[in-house]
Amino acid sequence: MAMLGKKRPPRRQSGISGLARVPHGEKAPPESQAPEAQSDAAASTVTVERLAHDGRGVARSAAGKTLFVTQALPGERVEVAVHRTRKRFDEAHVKRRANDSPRRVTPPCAYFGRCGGCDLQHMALDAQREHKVAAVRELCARQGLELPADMEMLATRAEDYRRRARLGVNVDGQGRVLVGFRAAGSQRLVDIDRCHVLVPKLAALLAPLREVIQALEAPRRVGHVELVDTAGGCAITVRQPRPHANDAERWRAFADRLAAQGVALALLEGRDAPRLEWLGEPPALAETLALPGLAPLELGVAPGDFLQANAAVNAQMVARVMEWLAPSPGERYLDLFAGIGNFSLPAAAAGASVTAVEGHPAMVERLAANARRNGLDLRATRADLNVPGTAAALLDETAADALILDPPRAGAEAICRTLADAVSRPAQLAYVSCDPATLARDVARLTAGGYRIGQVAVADMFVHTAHMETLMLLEDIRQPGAS
Ligand SMILES: C[S@@+](CC[C@H](N)C(=O)[O-])C[C@H]1O[C@@H](n2cnc3c(N)ncnc32)[C@H](O)[C@@H]1O
Repeated sequence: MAMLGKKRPPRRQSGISGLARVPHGEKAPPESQAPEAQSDAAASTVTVERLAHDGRGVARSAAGKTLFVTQALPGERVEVAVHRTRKRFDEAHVKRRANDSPRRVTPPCAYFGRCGGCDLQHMALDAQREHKVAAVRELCARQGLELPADMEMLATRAEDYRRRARLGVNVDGQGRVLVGFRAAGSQRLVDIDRCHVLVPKLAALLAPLREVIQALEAPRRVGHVELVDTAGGCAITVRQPRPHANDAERWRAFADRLAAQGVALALLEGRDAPRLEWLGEPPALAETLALPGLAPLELGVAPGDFLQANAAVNAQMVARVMEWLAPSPGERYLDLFAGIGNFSLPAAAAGASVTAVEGHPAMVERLAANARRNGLDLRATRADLNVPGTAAALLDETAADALILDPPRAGAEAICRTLADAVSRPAQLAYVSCDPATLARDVARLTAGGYRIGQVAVADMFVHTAHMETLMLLEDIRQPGAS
């Protein structure tokens, strides 16, 4: 019998939305009191039946209540302790495991189980990927959507892939500085000096960062730290709402040390309108996007800009969207939630006439600069796409033949409602989503409004976590020429 750690794991929230039996968007009922005093399942033995969308095992207590069990796999018989009770389900962790699933592996990272950065490292890689495809399929099925039997998985390496990260910084009761990610579902910071998924250049910065913050006169003034590594350069941004004058020299000395390793350092200071100051030469942060049939594109990026976390999987994802849509000269494209031009630039490079819409003013400027940098002519415009009527006006104004939609986790419900009801609308739509539950909701609306699902792929952008990207091609069956 495998004995596991006695410590109760931190409480977790559903990372990926859509717990097995909680409809997406519904708030779970409030937690009851002390874990020890709760539930029939406070210490019981159960068999894990399946995985929830967030990767936790799902079992049933003796009284028939659903249990979500952290780090438990289907087929495993586990003694569990409940650490959170809800009205319709309990959340539990494993005290003892009677047997191991054949899909269980030794987690590659020593911090697994404590650090909230990764939650699937106990699953074999193929099992993680099968689970992601199954989660997309199941969430779509709940909305009445049937997906193709074979769904492509876009994936590359399983380690050293993450090129950006936001690290928390904390000082504990003994004055020790902690630098790392939050524990799952908790504000507690887990101090790390290695990371299995960060690109090596960023992982190597963890220990020196902690050292320099530990040496500050006012380490508590450091809010968080952002790391980004691109083909053009690597940078650390330190958020300090209220900097301490006596620490300025220490940061400068650290910036000099980093410069020798090709890493730039910036301080982001001030409360309401934070000011970014590079301590030394500003880096030439830029990613290169190499896609089949196109000359490599260079996209400048700045700290704080949205940048897809995994460069290799992003290239596959953009390539697949371009292959599906096949932009060509004379076609009009609308790219909504365009960021710094990840999809707009390739579509423009293929000859399409592109209108790119993004809400963040600095990113709109960067997108326009990126178009100029690559000798491309496109229209970059700022709009808040959550404002009712905005999408309808853009659709009218551009008369787009194709639409690219890549919203944040909340999805694009209002935009899809507009598309479903529109008389004149794009014949093709590529929806790229980081939340399969909101994707399923939105696509159900589109299919009810006369679009059909043409292609689906899942991208393992965040290996070892329950997160994923899903790509769908939708085609308007009302348009002439649609079969
Ligand atoms: C998932 S990112 C995708 C960015 C880009 N398509 C890419 O692949 O890099 C979503 C983008 O939507 C932007 N965004 C979020 N909410 C928005 C809103 N209400 N209106 C317009 N843009 C918004 C964010 O700034 C971000 O750049």
